[in-house]
Amino acid sequence: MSDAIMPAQALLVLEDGRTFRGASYGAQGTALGEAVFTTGMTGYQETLTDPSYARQLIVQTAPHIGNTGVNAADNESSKIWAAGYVVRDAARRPSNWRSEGSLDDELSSQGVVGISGVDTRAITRHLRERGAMKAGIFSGADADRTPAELLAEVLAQPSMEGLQLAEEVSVKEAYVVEPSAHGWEGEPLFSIAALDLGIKAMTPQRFAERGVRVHVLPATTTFEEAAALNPDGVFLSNGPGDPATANRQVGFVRSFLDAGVPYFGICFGNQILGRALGYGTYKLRYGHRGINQPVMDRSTGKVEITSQNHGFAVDAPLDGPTQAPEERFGRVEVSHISLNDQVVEGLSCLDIPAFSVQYHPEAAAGPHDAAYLFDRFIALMSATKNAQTEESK
Ligand SMILES: NC(=O)CC[C@H](N)C(=O)O
Repeated sequence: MSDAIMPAQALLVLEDGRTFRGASYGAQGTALGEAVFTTGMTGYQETLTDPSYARQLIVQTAPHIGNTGVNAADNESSKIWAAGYVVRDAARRPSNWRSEGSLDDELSSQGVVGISGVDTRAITRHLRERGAMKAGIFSGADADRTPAELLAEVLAQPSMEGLQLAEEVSVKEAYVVEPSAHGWEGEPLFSIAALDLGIKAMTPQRFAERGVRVHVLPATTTFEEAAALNPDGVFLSNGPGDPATANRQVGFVRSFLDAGVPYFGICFGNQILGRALGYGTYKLRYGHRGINQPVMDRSTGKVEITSQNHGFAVDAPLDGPTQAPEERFGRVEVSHISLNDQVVEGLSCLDIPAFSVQYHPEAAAGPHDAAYLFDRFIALMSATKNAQTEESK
């Protein structure tokens, strides 16, 4: 090969000094973030554009990435949020009828630094044993610096624990997703206030398809501003960063729970409900990321295969129901658990209309086993509305 077509070299440097050498993929330069692995065999575009991956370097365990290219329809937000990308074998040529370009070009044009040709199995085993950790990808001229310099740069970044990122990735202006834009005929059944902490495009769409009008609101919206919309329900989305930092949103949720407005949360929204009820959250060693994560719905005993992307979890008692530490909210049950490691995957309140899950029922990408949760929220809004109508008679 001539020099002209030899890809530039790239290095992945982990915080414990382990280094992997590969080729530059996407943009050249430096990418810093927390190295995490995802086991999804499909959906790399949805993964890269999921805002929950902000400040993370994604390691794909699927060995061949980029083979179906990229297209406008599969974006889950306005851009790639992942800080960097680590793949084994990058497709040299995309081949799919929906493809509008190559992933390599997309990463380059968005300035996302990646590395290919590395042993992603070895990296994954390392992260599984040692835990998600600070890391850096260095390519082109940036890879020529001394190993000590590169490691120092990796170590100088803040760790994911204690990072507040949701307000950074959230929309600045509110917008509305109308049911009529997603095939719903007739008047909307309900309207909800959805706090965007890093929301994926498919989430409001799943509501809208079911006749729910969604007011997507910036993460800093106050209770008073959202309550002025007179919503039938309140929803908190997925999002990046440490839930222990989301004090503003915890206060927002508590006010809505006090007002008796039905609540549903996904992922970050589950952690925030947990905190609003008085539970703590903690960091998992390497998290759950992928689209084949088994979860049991304890109310039915059914197992769902779910889409997940979380590094933190709620610390709530598995034997339940138990009284919420914030006693005014009554009894709480851990409604769903991970069948891989018994981590809390869902919360359900028995005395107030609120529930949430740690995984992704919007499933983009992923299996649709958990779509019933959107219907469960609609049923909860219906029941709450009927009870209020009865009361006012
Ligand atoms: N997808 C999410 O909402 C992730 C929530 C949180 N940032 C975590 O890593 O656990």
